Amino acid sequence: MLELYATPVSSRLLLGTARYPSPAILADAIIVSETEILTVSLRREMARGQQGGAFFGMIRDLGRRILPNTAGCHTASEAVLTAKMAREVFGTNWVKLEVIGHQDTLQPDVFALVEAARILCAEGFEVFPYTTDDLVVGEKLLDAGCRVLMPWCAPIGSAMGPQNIPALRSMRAHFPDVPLIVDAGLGRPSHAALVMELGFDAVLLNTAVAGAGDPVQMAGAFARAVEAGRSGYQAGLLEPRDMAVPSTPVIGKAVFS
Ligand SMILES: CC(=O)[C@@H](O)[C@H](O)COP(=O)(O)O
Repeated sequence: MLELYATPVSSRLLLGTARYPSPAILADAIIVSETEILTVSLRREMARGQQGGAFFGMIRDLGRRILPNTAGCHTASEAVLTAKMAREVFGTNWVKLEVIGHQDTLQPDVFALVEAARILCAEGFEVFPYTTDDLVVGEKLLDAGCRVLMPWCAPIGSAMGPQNIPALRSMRAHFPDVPLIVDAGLGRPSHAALVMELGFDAVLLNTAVAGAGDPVQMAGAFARAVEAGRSGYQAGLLEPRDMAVPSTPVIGKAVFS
């Protein structure tokens, strides 16, 4: 079973909670997805005043584990402060650390990310860093004390799906024992199945479900795709070949003349 900071997790689908058409649809999508972990943006919800409080209450009532995130932070110090506030509000040491470095691509600022991760790990946080698919940055995050990595596969909200499969393969090969969760940019259930087939441990997504025509149905579709991809990976996938291999053996076949 997957363990994230010593917490056993059955569902390998983590869901974001933003941009759903309504709280009721979000709740139904969460139930159908069978996700056990929800990420919540402290900054976004706090900015909504009383409505934000009601939202946190609803999320709590669903009985899932909360992974607060630092969405909207652009510096290490903002992210550290937001993580500390989230720890107070949600009573958890878990934090999905996002430090955005580029306004158009929402690409992480990996320098500030490592800096913030170092500070938060030293203060007892269990950090889930949203990072690029860069091996060196991954190493630095592990050195900082992270025990999980969350590489992107495409920019947040883009729905483009995996843009650099060789880089994702390298990450999996280079960090065989580190839980790796693909976070951001997944647009379709088939994208989720693909990264799970590469051996990733889980996926985190938001936009593809929240923005779907029917978010509840899409949540179920992603749940099944994640399971199918994982199961395929475990079953041992064939490597593609250049040449044909007859699927019907010739030797020993009955001869009709
Ligand atoms: C909700 C959240 O944490 C997002 O920032 C996350 O990275 C998911 O990205 P998508 O919306 O592209 O699935």
